[in-house]
Amino acid sequence: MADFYVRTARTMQDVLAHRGSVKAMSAGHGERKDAKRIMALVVNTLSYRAALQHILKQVDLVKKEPKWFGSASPLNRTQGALPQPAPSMSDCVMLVMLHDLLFTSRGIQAAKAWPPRERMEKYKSQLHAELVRLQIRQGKKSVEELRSGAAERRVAARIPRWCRINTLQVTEQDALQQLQAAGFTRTESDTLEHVYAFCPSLHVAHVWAFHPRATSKLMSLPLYKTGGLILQDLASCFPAAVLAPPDRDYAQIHALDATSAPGNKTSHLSALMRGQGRLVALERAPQRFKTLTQMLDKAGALATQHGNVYPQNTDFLTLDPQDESYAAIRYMLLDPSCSGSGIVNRLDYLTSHDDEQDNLEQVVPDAESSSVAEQTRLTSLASLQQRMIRHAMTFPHLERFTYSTCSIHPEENEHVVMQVLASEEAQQGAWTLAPRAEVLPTWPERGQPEACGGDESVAQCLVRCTPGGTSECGASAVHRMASNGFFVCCFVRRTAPRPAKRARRH
Ligand SMILES: C[S@@+](CC[C@H](N)C(=O)[O-])C[C@H]1O[C@@H](n2cnc3c(N)ncnc32)[C@H](O)[C@@H]1O
Repeated sequence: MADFYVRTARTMQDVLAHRGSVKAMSAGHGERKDAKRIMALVVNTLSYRAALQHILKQVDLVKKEPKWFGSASPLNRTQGALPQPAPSMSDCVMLVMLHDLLFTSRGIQAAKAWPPRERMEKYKSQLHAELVRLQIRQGKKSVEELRSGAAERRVAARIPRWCRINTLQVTEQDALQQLQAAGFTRTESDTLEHVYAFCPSLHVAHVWAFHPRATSKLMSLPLYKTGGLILQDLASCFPAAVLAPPDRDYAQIHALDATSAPGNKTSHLSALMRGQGRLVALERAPQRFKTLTQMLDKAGALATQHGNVYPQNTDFLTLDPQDESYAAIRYMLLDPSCSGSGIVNRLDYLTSHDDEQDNLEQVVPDAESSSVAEQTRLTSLASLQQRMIRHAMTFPHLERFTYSTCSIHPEENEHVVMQVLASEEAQQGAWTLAPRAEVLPTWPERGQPEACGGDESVAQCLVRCTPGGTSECGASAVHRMASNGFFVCCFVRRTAPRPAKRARRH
């Protein structure tokens, strides 16, 4: 059992060092049967992290027990070089043990003689006293209220369980019949009165809002298991819907998803292209590429199935836009890595088995990150995001591309757009923003004018989603419009593009 705490601590350390999601890191450090337990303890520890760290600081175990909890602890011997400010192994072991000591009835589940357990339990009453002191000071009715994210959970409760009918696999009519046969009822009313009620989105075709508590019921349906129903947040359906209007002939269109895994936007775009033309889906991370191909396979989106998708484990920034394999690309989805700050109730997402959980690459609660570290991270993400957009702008036959993030920060959204519009690539390629009329015109929430240098006309071209919806959504229809936080815009050329040369198939 001591080994369990060490593996859990290592998983948490990897997550805090942004090496991967909780799910992926738990699988990496535990046997299949253990991975779930590791994941649960990491998630719970992270959600109490601010309180646990405060308590450890007050009792100062590092100073009192330097042999096991100080920097020279044997627990730290096996750790490799970690990007700062990742905590040490001994810090992580303390956190996961303290979680079990203070927040579970069973306490620490390791052999009594294991020195770290013995050393920590020696201070049990002091640690408890600090917990109670913190609870009183923060005016909480119970220690459980020290869990971070209570406000987030309230916002999450407003967001429906959005699903997209995957028209590569099933018609909307068939999906409707299967859902009705399973007891679901379609409503046009403004509220989802019961757990089996659902209604269509007001803004994107084939996307339906289900009751937030319907997820497990939906996931037990053959319609879901065979890829006919995809769990996908409403806002995440915006980019493909904006990029590929349904009235086009896609047979001759070459498209690229530059940053694809886990692939929901890719399969959505493939469906909107009716499986015609050619859609190359890039993903640079090998593990995520594996997930991408599995998801595309389940959705029937691969070119070898009903779709048109050719996945490639390639870094978008290494593509040569002049290479004739890519020169014919006319449409592009660009949904690069971002802070994920718009994703609501992230810890709940981590423990659920949901199609979207892999959407999150960096899923560390921000309880302890200093504003300086956060700002540094945003600056570096924004610089990468700009680089990706400027690279996209150099593809010679590209006509339009969407840029999207699941971030609420202007640094990754409006600011990035303003910077790239002023870039050399934008000038040379005559890139501008598609007008509101082409970018979900009826969606009420637009870009923030103050983040666009006060330019209201630019802000109108941009779409934003506030996590859980805003009052602009209309109080009565909030359940039909609320989503995670999101940002999307579409770049188009000011002048007509040159006709595409015939490209070699690859
Ligand atoms: C936000 S996620 C994309 C989510 C995806 N569009 C979806 O809806 O399912 C960003 C993905 O882009 C990948 N990525 C980041 N930079 C990349 C690059 N230069 N080339 C290819 N993939 C990249 C990341 O590994 C990650 O899987």
